[in-house]
Amino acid sequence: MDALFSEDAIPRERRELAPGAVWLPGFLDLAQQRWLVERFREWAAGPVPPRAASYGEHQMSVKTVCLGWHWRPGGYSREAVDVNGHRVLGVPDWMVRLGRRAISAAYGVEPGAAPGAGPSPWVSGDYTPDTALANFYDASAHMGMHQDADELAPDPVVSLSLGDSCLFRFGNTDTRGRPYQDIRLASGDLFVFGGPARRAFHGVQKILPSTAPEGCGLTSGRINITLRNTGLSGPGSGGPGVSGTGPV
Ligand SMILES: O=C(O)CCC(=O)C(=O)O
Ligand SMILES: [Fe+2]
Repeated sequence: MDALFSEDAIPRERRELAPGAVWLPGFLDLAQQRWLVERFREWAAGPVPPRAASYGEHQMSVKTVCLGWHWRPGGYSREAVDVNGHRVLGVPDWMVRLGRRAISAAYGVEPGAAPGAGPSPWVSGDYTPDTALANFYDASAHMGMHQDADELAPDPVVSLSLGDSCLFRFGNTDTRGRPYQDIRLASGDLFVFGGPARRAFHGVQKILPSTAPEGCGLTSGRINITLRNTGLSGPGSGGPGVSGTGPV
């Protein structure tokens, strides 16, 4: 009886939390989740190891590995200047395709839709993320309320979750406080925020240990991959105009 009414028994359907912010539970099947976890392990063994970024004295509890552009508090650069100075791996083509499929699924526009069907709302042209940030959360990690504001392009952020579930807080564009909504992002879930929701504050309140589904490739901890378009070109930038409120 308990199980009947547990959170897992509640149908997990597509939900629009705000215009432009869409949660699509179960977007990735177990095989896809496992495959992405394997890719994360390869990236982690790559030229730049995952690192917990620091804001002055404060060190984040998540460890991040970047593709395309390296993110550090306040900006992006091609080289991981706050880690080991190496250039980060590129964004693979499959990831751009996955991002496009995610946008279509979230916003309800079929890939290859007939001309005239119109582009996905909140995306100008084809979605082409040039960056992926992959975060690893252990059981005690979290991410404070923040805006993803270091990107110059207005394109949506595509977020994929793997492993343990988390309590994710999605707020408003004005303040870190209320109104906000708390949802449980599980392994395989997609969350997209673009358009009027692109600069909404959001954060990870806590990880829910021992909730990773068997076969997802991760027995404990959580991986979150966000795809973004920085809107940057050239060798990289981190100066004025590329700063923003980063995840504390
Ligand atoms: O882990 C998540 O679900 C969100 C991650 C996030 O907000 C970020 O990387 O900026
Ligand atoms: Fe974020």
